[in-house]
Amino acid sequence: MLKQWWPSPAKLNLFLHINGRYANGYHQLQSVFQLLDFGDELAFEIDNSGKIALCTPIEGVEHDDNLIVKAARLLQQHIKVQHANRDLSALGCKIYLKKRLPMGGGIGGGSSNAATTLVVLNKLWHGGLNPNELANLGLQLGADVPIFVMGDTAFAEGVGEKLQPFTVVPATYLVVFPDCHVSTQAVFTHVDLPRNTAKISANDYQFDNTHNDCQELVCELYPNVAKTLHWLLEYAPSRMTGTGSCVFAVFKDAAQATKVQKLLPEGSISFIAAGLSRSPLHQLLDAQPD
Ligand SMILES: C[C@](O)(CO)[C@H](O)COP(=O)(O)OP(=O)(O)OC[C@H]1O[C@@H](n2ccc(N)nc2=O)[C@H](O)[C@@H]1O
Ligand SMILES: Nc1ncnc2c1ncn2[C@@H]1O[C@H](COP(=O)(O)OP(=O)(O)OP(=O)(O)O)[C@@H](O)[C@H]1O
Repeated sequence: MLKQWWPSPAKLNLFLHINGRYANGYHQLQSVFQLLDFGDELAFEIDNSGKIALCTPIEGVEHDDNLIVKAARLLQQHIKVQHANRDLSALGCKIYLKKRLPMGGGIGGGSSNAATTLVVLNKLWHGGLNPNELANLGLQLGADVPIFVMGDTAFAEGVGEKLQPFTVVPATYLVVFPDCHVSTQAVFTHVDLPRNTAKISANDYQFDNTHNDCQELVCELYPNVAKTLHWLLEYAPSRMTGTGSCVFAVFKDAAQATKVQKLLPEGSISFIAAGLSRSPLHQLLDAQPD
């Protein structure tokens, strides 16, 4: 039988303000998470083995460290506890991944993979968790997981888990990967990271009156990020996403984005994506009710 492939989209942080730091070291931030129509895909074959197996390993990531496997195990455990009266010892699954998103690029690939795993396995295993419960479970895996579980482009606060659906002017993005992997943890623990940007109200958001507090530091640490950003700024409003390394340029339509993509230096890694208000995963789920 043909596999059902489920989308695992990328996100951009259209801006990222750091407003402070919590006692546990995590940062209090404000951001707009823009979901994109480009990403990885995952397929799931449930079985009664009780085992979770990712059949398409990612080079450099141990099987048990993969966020997909971690998400499946976390949900498996949670369902077992919630449904103690059902014999769920045999909940198992084989998982397949088509990886397209560069890792360590600030576009949320790992978090999105974890979220798609939680959402789809909850459906296939008849876990019965509601979106808020799934998002809370996902938060244990990473601050970026809840946005992908909820599935709406959103204005985010807290560590990134307090979300309100947010309307952004439709745009097409040219996203360039400067061929370096930035460690989110290294950026957030850096002594030079600014952490005192004043809070804004969601209603006041505009691309031009916001910024990314990580950008200057990452540009200093990774000259390739700075080079890519300066190149893109010649053509369109551009910014780094998350803690990097990807940089995006904002265009009105795909034709303009394609024109600039063609001018990129040879060997550049890039993709063009439209901003979506609803995740492609959730659009597919909405079209396929139980
Ligand atoms: C910067 C963003 O990419 C914006 O979308 C995210 O907030 C990062 O989300 P993520 O990669 O899912 O983050 P996690 O895996 O939870 O955390 C990675 C590391 O980033 C730091 N971290 C993350 C989120 C946050 N609000 N404050 C932090 O200080 C923590 O030191 C942690 O060790
Ligand atoms: N399924 C997965 N896909 C990608 N990375 C994974 C996965 N599972 C674990 N990882 C680990 O997570 C690290 C960060 O990868 P990811 O692609 O999520 O980065 P990112 O886009 O910078 O994330 P974020 O924007 O959430 O900070 C990788 O370097 C890898 O070691």
